[in-house]
Formats: sequence, C-alpha cells, structure tokens
Amino acid sequence: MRFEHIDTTIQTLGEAKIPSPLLQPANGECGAYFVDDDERILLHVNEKQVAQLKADGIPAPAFESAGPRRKIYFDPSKLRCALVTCGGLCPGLNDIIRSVVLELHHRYGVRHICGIRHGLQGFIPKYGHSTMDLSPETVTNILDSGGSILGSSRGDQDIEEVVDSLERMHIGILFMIGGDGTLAAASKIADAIHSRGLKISVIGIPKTIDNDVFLVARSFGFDTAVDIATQAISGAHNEAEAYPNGIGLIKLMGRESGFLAATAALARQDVNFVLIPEVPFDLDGPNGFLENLEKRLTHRGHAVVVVAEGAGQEFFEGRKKMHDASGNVKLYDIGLLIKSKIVAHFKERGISVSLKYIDPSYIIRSLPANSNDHVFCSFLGRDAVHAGMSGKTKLVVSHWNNHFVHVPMDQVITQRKKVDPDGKLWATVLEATGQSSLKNPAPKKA
Ligand SMILES: Nc1ncnc2c1ncn2[C@@H]1O[C@H](COP(=O)(O)OP(=O)(O)OP(=O)(O)O)[C@@H](O)[C@H]1O
Ligand SMILES: O=P(O)(O)OC[C@H]1O[C@](O)(CO)[C@@H](O)[C@@H]1O
Repeated sequence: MRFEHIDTTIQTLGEAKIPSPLLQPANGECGAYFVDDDERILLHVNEKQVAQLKADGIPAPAFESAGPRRKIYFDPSKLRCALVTCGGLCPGLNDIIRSVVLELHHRYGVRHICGIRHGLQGFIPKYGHSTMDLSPETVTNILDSGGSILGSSRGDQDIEEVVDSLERMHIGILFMIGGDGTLAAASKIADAIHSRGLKISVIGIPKTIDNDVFLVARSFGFDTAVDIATQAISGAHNEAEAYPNGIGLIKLMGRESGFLAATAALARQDVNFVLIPEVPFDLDGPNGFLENLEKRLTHRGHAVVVVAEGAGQEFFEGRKKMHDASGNVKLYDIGLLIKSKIVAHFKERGISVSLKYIDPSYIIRSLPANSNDHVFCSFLGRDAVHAGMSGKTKLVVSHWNNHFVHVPMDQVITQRKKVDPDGKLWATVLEATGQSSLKNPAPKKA
C-alpha cells in the first residue's frame, strides 16, 4: 500500500497553558514521562518509499506521538468529560472506558465524568436515556465483562442536537469510541462545535472487530477476536478429521475486510480454504471452490474452510440491497449459501460427506478482552486522555509502526483498510493453506 499527501496536521482548541498535574508525579517519587509535539512517527518506514517521496518533493508524512504533554489546555478542577460507545460491540470496550476514567480521575484530578448511554441516542432527549456517572468505583470490576457498560446503538442522529446536548452538559472533552461510522459522526460533531465557537475537544478511539480502520495498524479487540475465532477453527478441524470426508465450514465476521478470517487461519494452520471479500472466487468450474474442495477430500479425506461474512456477495447480485439503521449494507449469508452449494455438489456426484457448519457470530465480538488487549487498551485509553487534556481535537488515537500516535480524524475516514491481495498477509495465507486461485480463467473472446 502506498500513501501519499497525507495531511498529518492536528487541530487544537488553543494554546495549552496550564502546567500538567503529571509534573508532580504520584507519591512525589518516580520521574514523569512526557512527549513533545515535535516527536513524530514516520508514516513510512520503508527507505525506498521515503526516498521516492523526497524525490517527488513531498515531505515524508509523520504522525504526532501520543502521550502526556507538559502543558494542558483544560483546568481539571472545572472540566467535565463525556464518553460514548457506538456501533457494534468489541472486546475491550470496557477496558477503554476504565482506562480513560482512571487516568482522568487519578492523574489529572478530573471529577466530572459522564457516560452517555446507548451511543448517539444518549445525546437525544426524546430517547430518554439517562447518563451514567463514571468514577473509579463505577469502573472497578468491568474488565471481566464483555460488551460495554454504556451500551451502544446504530442509527443516524441529528448532529446539532448532539452538540446542543454537549453544551447543556458543559462538556469539555468528548471521547467517542467506535468504528468508521462513529468517527465520521465525530468529525461532523467537531465541525459543528467549531462553527459554534465552542471549546470542546473531540477524541476518537477506533473500535473495529474487522480491523479495517484506515491508518490504524491494530485496533483493540482484534487480538481477542482472533483468539476466539481460532477456537471455532480448532473445533471445526476436530469435527472434520473425525468423519470420512469431513468438512468444517466456519463463517467469521468481516464485512468488507477479511483480516479476521485471514489472521485466524494463520493462527491455526488447519485451514485449507479462506474466502475473503477482497479476493473474488468462483464456486463452480474446473478452478472453482467446489472442484478444489473435492480434490482436497480425495487427497486428504477432510477439509476446513473459513469464510468471511462479506466474501462472495456478488453471488447475491440482483437481490434487493438492504441497509441497517446506520446505512451499512446488510449482507446476505455467504456461509449458508456455501453450505448449501457443498451439499448439492457432493450429492450430485454421489459422494457422501460429513459437513459441520460453525457460525460463532456475535460471540467473537461480545466476550471480554484477552490479556494482550487488556494491555493495549490500557495504553490507548490513557493516550486518548492525554490528547484531550492538551487541547487537541478532531483526532484519533492510533497504533502505527509500533507507536501510539495522533491521526487527524478526517484522514481515517477517507477509506477502509483492506487485505492487500498482493501483500504479505494474503501470500502467507495462500502458502499456509496450500490454496491457489479459485477463479476460472476468463473465457476466450471469439
Ligand atoms: N457519515 C455519518 N455521519 C454522521 N453519523 C454517522 C455517519 N455514519 C455513521 N454515523 C453514526 O455513527 C454511529 C455508529 O455508526 P455505525 O453503526 O456505522 O457503527 P461504526 O461506528 O461504523 O461501528 P461498526 O464497525 O461496528 O459498524 C451511528 O449512530 C450512526 O448513525
Ligand atoms: O448485526 P450488527 O450488530 O448490526 O452488526 C454486525 C456487523 O458489525 C460488525 O461486527 C462490525 O462491528 C461486522 O463485522 C458485522 O457485520
């Protein structure tokens, strides 16, 4: 993937003037760690790419490092903050809430932290959702619970009404935890705040089980999702191996990006076929999936197939397009389609198979985070607080080139991150599965 002309400028509400309370370290002992705005992490680490940009006269883009600043913008004794979680669930949502709350409370001394219930709906009076006071006590035992203590929702809400609500509550920093839709909403909220001349910082914390937010190398909860998906694959493999001509078919989440399917397949190298949205495949024909599956059964007697939910949507062409409340396309069930095609194919050939279909579905995203994600969320939430306290706004806290960084919100919503069919991840999946192209050659033109 080659990125060009990425504007890495971070907006601020004004100059940060108050010395950070972190200058007086807890217990008066350990030295405090700070980051300066000019500490930057390069977008590209590849020497050739940097050299090419230089040759083209383009300055090498670099992101501001995330972390505590020496001076802050908000007076903690007067500051009110709000947190909201939107869109689908994801392991680690409660971890993020907890680390934001604890950092605001203990390290900055902020005492007014408010949880907005059920996503953007929580800002709109007509829904009647009350807010939740967040304090170290409220968040003590939430790490072991999946979901979000604040709840979530989908569906458009009036941005001006959201900002009215922020004004009414005298909010200074709004933390928005969600996927590309949430971040698009956050960007609009930040613009509306700016046009009203308000001093409210909007900080995005990217959440996606699909790991598909652009300019975010790793998103929280993904590691856990891979772990859970791996268990499903393991079960499917055991089932497939146990019976003659056993087939284990697993459907995993992944609307437009197949990172979860591809990564989980690598985590358990028992998988023989991986079908993802980015790589088209044929079902029928000499090179198609069904013929290849039959070959695999002939040679090895069992097979494991992983399909991402967004794969093969072209097989439903001509059917009515439906959308959810937020405008996301509702997918047709590729797992069930493939299941029925496998059954029909082997029946027609008189071959007896034992097909087990596993759809872990919402389990993947609604369970608590694993240890790696606990750690990851711990950094992410705290860095979101540091960004907001320093008066920065309209940014997303991201993980890039192994560092936590600030990425302008408008940049992450320009496109979706996808598995590169010519990149290392997919090449390795093909190698590990032994899968080759499942496309038939195009018919020769007369
Ligand atoms: N372009 C947009 N402008 C304003 N609001 C939006 C926009 N896109 C989505 N939203 C709102 O943001 C919230 C979350 O969006 P959505 O349901 O698409 O989830 P998401 O954040 O993309 O997470 P997921 O990855 O789980 O889908 C919803 O309330 C939705 O209406
Ligand atoms: O059924 P819901 O909750 O609308 O969301 C399902 C979608 O949400 C996601 O988990 C993203 O959050 C997708 O992978 C999935 O397609």
